[in-house]
This record gives sequence, C-alpha cells and structure tokens, in this order.
Amino acid sequence: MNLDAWRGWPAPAKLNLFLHITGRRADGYHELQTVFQFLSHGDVLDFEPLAGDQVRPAHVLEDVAPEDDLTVRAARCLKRATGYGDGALIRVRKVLPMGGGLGGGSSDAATTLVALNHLWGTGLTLGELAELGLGLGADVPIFVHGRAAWAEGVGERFEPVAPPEPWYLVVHPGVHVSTGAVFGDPGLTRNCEAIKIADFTAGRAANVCEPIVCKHYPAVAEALGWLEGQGVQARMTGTGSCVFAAFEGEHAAREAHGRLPAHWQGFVAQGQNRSALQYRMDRA
Ligand SMILES: C[C@@](CO)(OP(=O)(O)O)[C@H](O)COP(=O)(O)OP(=O)(O)OC[C@H]1O[C@@H](n2ccc(N)nc2=O)[C@H](O)[C@@H]1O
Ligand SMILES: Nc1ncnc2c1ncn2[C@@H]1O[C@H](COP(=O)(O)OP(=O)(O)O)[C@@H](O)[C@H]1O
Repeated sequence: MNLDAWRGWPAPAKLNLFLHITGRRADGYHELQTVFQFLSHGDVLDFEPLAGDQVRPAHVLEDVAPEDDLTVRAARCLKRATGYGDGALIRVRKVLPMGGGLGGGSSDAATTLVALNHLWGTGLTLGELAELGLGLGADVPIFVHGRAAWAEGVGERFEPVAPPEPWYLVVHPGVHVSTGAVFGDPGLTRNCEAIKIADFTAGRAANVCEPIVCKHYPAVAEALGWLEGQGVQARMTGTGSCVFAAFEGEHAAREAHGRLPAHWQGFVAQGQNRSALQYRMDRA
C-alpha cells in the first residue's frame, strides 16, 4: 500500500466575507446570509489504515476529548453510512486557532470525509458526503464542496461565487469566542433584510456579530482598530474572534504583519475560491 497517498491532506481555513442574520427557525437556529472564501492556510491531516473497527486520533487537542473530535466523528459517520469494516488513525497537524471563526474544526471534519472516502474506496459522491457533514456542523458541506460560496439558511443552501482573491492579513486577538453565546445575545441584530449577491459586491454588507463580540471582548475591537489604522477596511470572520483585511498584494500584507503588536498572533494568506482540498483531490 502506498502510504504517501494517506499523508498531507489540507484542511484550509475559511473567512466569512460578511455575515447577516435574516431570521430565526422554530428550533432556535438563526437563518444567515454569508459568503465563504477559503484561505491558503490551514491544518494538515495524515491518516493511517487500522485493521478492525478502530478510529483513533494520534493528536491531542486542548479541551477536546477524543470521542468529541470532529475528525473521529466524521470517520465514524462515514463507516456507519457505508458499512466499511476497517478503521483509521487520524493525525491533525493543528495550525488554526480553535474558536477563532476560521472554521478549523469543520474543515478537519470535511477533509476526513473526503480523504477517507477516497482512501477507503467507499464511493460516496460529494453531495452525499456534504449531507453526512451537515450532521457534524453547519459549515462542513461548504468545506466538502471546496468552492467559495454564497450561503443561506443555516449553511445548507449555497451556490458558488467568485469574489476577488486578495492577500489578507488575519489577526487572532488572543480570545476564544463561543458561537452559541454570540447567537444567544439579546442585542444581536436578527432582522437584516435579505440582500442579493450584487449588494455584497457593491459593499452593502457587514458582519452583524461584530458589535456584540466587540462589546464583550475589547481585544477584538482593538484588533479591528489596529487593522483600520493600516489604511485598510477590517472585518471579523464568523462569530469571531479573528479579524481580517485585504491588502494591495502579498508584500503589503507581509509588511503590515511585520508591524503587528507582539501580543497578537497573525498570518498572511491568499483568498481562494477553490480550496486546497479540491486541488489535492485533483492529484489523488
Ligand atoms: C455562523 C458561523 C459562520 O461560519 O460561525 P463560526 O462558527 O464559523 O464562527 C457558523 O455557521 C456556525 O456554525 P457551527 O460552528 O457549526 O455552529 P455550532 O457550533 O453548532 O453552533 C453553536 C450554537 O450557536 C447557535 N447557532 C449556530 C448557528 C446558527 N446558524 N444559528 C445558531 O443559533 C446554536 O445555539 C448552536 O447550538
Ligand atoms: N478537530 C477539531 N478541530 C478544532 N475544533 C474541534 C475539533 N474537534 C472538535 N472541535 C471543537 O469545535 C470548536 C470550534 O472549533 P473551530 O471550528 O476551530 O472554531 P470556529 O467554529 O470558531 O471557526 C472547538 O472549540 C472545539 O471544541
């Protein structure tokens, strides 16, 4: 068996280029409008075949029990759906901050579904994998498809879009924001009027979670202010805590990164309308 094929599967980060809430479903989940774009930066996953029914992580993630790990849950879900008899050892080389709004957990889950379906030869279509993924997290289907997307509902309705692919500086202000707490905040704007893709393209869009997160986490407001001070428009991704801004080019983004205050982490990456996972599948 060629074990090289089992190594080096990318799980890229995403940005929400805007985030509006248009309503609330009967089950309490919020109806969103958003644009997802991938980044040229993310976790990397390695797999090894295991005989028998075992699915085990070879990594330790802070505050995540092996049974709750989204890669383990994704692999078990694929086994259940297909009746596949063997297992896998899964190693996440973690790069993305957890709870940063960059979708690392969802991306790890999507990469596990796509990679193991290929490596195990279980033959599900991308659509079938996306459906399995929705049970693990709202953003998993978008990572499975690997195309920048205009998304509505709770992430289950989406279509490809092709925004510009600029170089971004992404700043992590050192705090962990709970998605549930943001959606539960009474001050959250939940009645945005539905907009069209053209409104987003014309700049008539924002992230409605930003004021809530900034109120509770001053570090997020400071990071947004610092980025704006570099002469660019800054925004938060998802429910935070990371903030980002597009620069003229890679050089300008790296220069700004060089000026980043030492108490924050940051990275420079390019926006990608086709994800690194899709490119990896081309070579598989
Ligand atoms: C809003 C996004 C945009 O990307 O935020 P980020 O998590 O990436 O920051 C995601 O779709 C988030 O999806 P996901 O990350 O799967 O959400 P979960 O952790 O399951 O959500 C935690 C809690 O937030 C609330 N929640 C979540 C999503 C949603 N559309 N409406 C909600 O009300 C629910 O109370 C849920 O129990
Ligand atoms: N493999 C995984 N990687 C990251 N987070 C995971 C993973 N498995 C479970 N989780 C849980 O999912 C939560 C959300 O993580 P993540 O997707 O990185 O953040 P966000 O949804 O803010 O982008 C984490 O705080 C963690 O408890």
